[in-house]
Amino acid sequence: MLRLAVPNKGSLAESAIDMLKEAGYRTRRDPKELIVTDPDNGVEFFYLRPRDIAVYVGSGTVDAGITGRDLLLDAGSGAEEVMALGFGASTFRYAARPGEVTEVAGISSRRVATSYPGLVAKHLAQAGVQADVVRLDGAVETAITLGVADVIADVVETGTTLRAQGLEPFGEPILRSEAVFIRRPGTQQTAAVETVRRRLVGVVTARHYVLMDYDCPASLVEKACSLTPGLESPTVSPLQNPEWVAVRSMVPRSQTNRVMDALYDLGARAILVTEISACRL
Ligand SMILES: Nc1ncnc2c1ncn2[C@@H]1O[C@H](COP(=O)(O)OP(=O)(O)OP(=O)(O)O)[C@@H](O)[C@H]1O
Ligand SMILES: O=P(O)(O)OC[C@H]1O[C@H](OP(=O)(O)OP(=O)(O)O)[C@H](O)[C@@H]1O
Ligand SMILES: [Mg+2]
Repeated sequence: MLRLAVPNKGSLAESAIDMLKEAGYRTRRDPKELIVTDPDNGVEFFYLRPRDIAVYVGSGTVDAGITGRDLLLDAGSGAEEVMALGFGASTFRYAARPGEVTEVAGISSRRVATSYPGLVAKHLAQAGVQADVVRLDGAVETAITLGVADVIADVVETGTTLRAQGLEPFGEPILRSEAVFIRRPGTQQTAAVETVRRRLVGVVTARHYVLMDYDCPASLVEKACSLTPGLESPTVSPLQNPEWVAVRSMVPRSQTNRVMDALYDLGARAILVTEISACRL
C-alpha cells in the first residue's frame, strides 16, 4: 500500500485535506485521527506535521506527501518536489528594524533568528555572508524586541505580523513558497505515486479552468479559437445551420469574463460557462 503524508495542523492542513477529498481519497473524519486507511485506492494516509513530512519522505519512511516548499528545502532531506498545488502561498524573507539592515550583505556578523535554519544557512552561504543563525520554534518576529537577534528570516504572507512588530522586509525574497507534492526519488511505489500526481493535477486543473461553450459564425471560427485556444485544441462541432459552428474549450478561470466580452464583440453568441468538477489530462 502507498504511504502518503498529509499535514495534520497549521496553515496547509485544511486545504491539503480538501484537495485529497476532491481527488477522491478518504480523509479523516476527526482531527484526532492520525492514520487513515483507504483500501479502495490502496493508500494509507499519515497525518503529520509538515516539517516532519519533508524528513519522513526523504528517509523513505513514507513514499510521498504534501508539505511547503520552504520546509522541503529547509529539511534538505533528499525528497523532491513533484508538483506545486496552488495553495499556501507565501514568501520567505529577511526583515529588520527600518534602516537597521537594508541588504543581504549587511547581515554579515549579525544574528539571524529563524525557524528555518537549513534554508537560511544555505542562502547566507550562497550570498557569501557570515552570520550567526539563531534557531527558534516560532514567534520569530519577537526575537529582535527581546534582543536575541538583529535580523529575522521568516514566512511572510500578508506582512501583518512584521508590521505589528515594527519590522520591515529587506532584500529580494529568499524563496516563493506554496504547498507542494513531494516524493522520495527511487521509491518502489513509482506507479502509485504517479496515480496520485495525476489525480492532483486533475484537481489543480479543474480549479484553474472553466469549460466555455459558444456558437460562432463559421467564417469567424479561426479568430474565435485564437481567443480560446484551450489546452490542446478547441472542439468545433457543426450546427444545423451550416453558417454557424459550436465551439468548446477550456479557459483559465481568471480570464472568463474578458474572454466572453472578446467573443461577444467578435460575433459569438450563446456563450456558456460550466464548472469542471474533475478531469484527467
Ligand atoms: N501565514 C502563514 N504562516 C505560516 N506558514 C504559512 C503561512 N501561509 C503559508 N504557510 C506555509 O505553511 C507551512 C508551515 O506550516 P506549519 O504547520 O509548520 O506552521 P504554521 O502554519 O505556522 O502552524 P503553527 O504555527 O500552528 O505551527 C510553510 O510551508 C509555510 O510556507
Ligand atoms: O505575513 P503574515 O500574514 O502576518 O503571516 C506570517 C506569520 O504567520 C506565521 O506565524 P504563526 O501565526 O504561525 O506563528 P508562529 O510564528 O508561532 O508559527 C509566520 O511564522 C509569520 O509570523
Ligand atoms: Mg507558525
